[in-house]
Amino acid sequence: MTVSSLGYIGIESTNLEEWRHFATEVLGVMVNTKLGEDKLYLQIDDRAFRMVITPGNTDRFLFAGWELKDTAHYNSVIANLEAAGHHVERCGKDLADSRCVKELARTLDPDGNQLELYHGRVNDYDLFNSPQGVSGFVTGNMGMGHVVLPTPSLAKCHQFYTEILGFQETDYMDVELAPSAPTKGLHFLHCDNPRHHSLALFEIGHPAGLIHMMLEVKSLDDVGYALDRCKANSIHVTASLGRHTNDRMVSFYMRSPSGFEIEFGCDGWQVDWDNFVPTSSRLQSFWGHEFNFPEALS
Ligand SMILES: Cc1ccc(O)c(O)c1CC[C@@H]1C(=O)CC[C@]2(C)C(=O)CC[C@@H]12
Ligand SMILES: [Fe+2]
Repeated sequence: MTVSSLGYIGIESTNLEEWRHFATEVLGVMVNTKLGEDKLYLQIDDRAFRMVITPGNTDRFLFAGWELKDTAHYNSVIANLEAAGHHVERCGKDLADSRCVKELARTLDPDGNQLELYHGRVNDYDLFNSPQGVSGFVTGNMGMGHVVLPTPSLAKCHQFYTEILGFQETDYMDVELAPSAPTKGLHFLHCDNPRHHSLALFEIGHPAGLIHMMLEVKSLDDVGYALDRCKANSIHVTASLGRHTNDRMVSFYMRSPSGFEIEFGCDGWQVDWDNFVPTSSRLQSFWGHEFNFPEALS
C-alpha cells in the first residue's frame, strides 16, 4: 500500500497578486476561479488545481498533497501512521470539497513538514490552455511534478516516508555545499508511478519550508521560452540550464515569490521500476545547472 502520486501543493503568500502575475506571466499556468477567489488556484492540466495559494502573514510552503489510489490504500496508510504514533487529523467535508476529493487527512513528518493524504478525486475535466503558449505539462498518473523537502532529521524522515507511507528508494546523493564542510544527504524517492522521484529529502533546513518543486513541460522549447519569460519579468534564475544525471531532466531553477525555487524542466526519465536498481552518486548533472542562490544555503 503506497502513495500513487503528488497531487497538489499548498502555499501561503503575503502577496497573492505577485503570485498571480508570476503564475500567468512566468510559469504560463492558468488561474482557475471556479473554486472561489479567496485563494489562488493554479491549474496546469485537466484538474481544477495543482497549486493552492492561501493569503496570509507569511511566505512559505504549507503542504504536499499525496494521492492514494482508493479507500483501501488511504485507510492502510492512515493505520500505519497511527500505529507508529503519529497524530492524523481527519479533515471534514468542507475542506475535502475544497480540495475536490472524497476524503482528506493531514499529518506532519518528523521535521514538521505538513502533508495531506486523500483519495477519491472529483474530476471535472477542466480544459487547460496556457496563457503563455506552454504546449503542456507532463502530469496525469505521474502527478504534478516533485517536491524536495527540508529534512534536517534525514534518517527519521526517510524512515517515515518509506516505512510508513510506502515510498520506494530511487537513489541517493552526497551533496557538498561547501568545500571541506561535511556533505549533506539527499534521498530521491518514488511512489506508484514512473516519475523518477516525486519526493526528495535534503538534510538541511529552509526558511520557506521547501527546497524546490519541479514542474515538467512537454518540450525543450517550453523550457527555453520560460527562461526568456524569467528574464523579461526580472525573475532570479537560481540555476542555469542543465541536465541532471539521475532523472536525466533538462531543467533550470527560478526563485518563486515564496522564497523557494521552482525547477522547470523537460525530458525526465520515466522509469520501469521492475527493471531498476537504486544507486548513489555525487554527480548532480552531466552539464550545466550552475547554482547561484540569492542567499547562502547552510
Ligand atoms: C541533483 C538533482 C537531481 C534531480 C533533481 O530533480 C534535482 O532537483 C537535483 C538537485 C537538488 C538540489 C537542490 O535542489 C538544492 C540545492 C542543491 C543541493 C545543490 O546545491 C545542488 C543540488 C541541489
Ligand atoms: Fe528537482
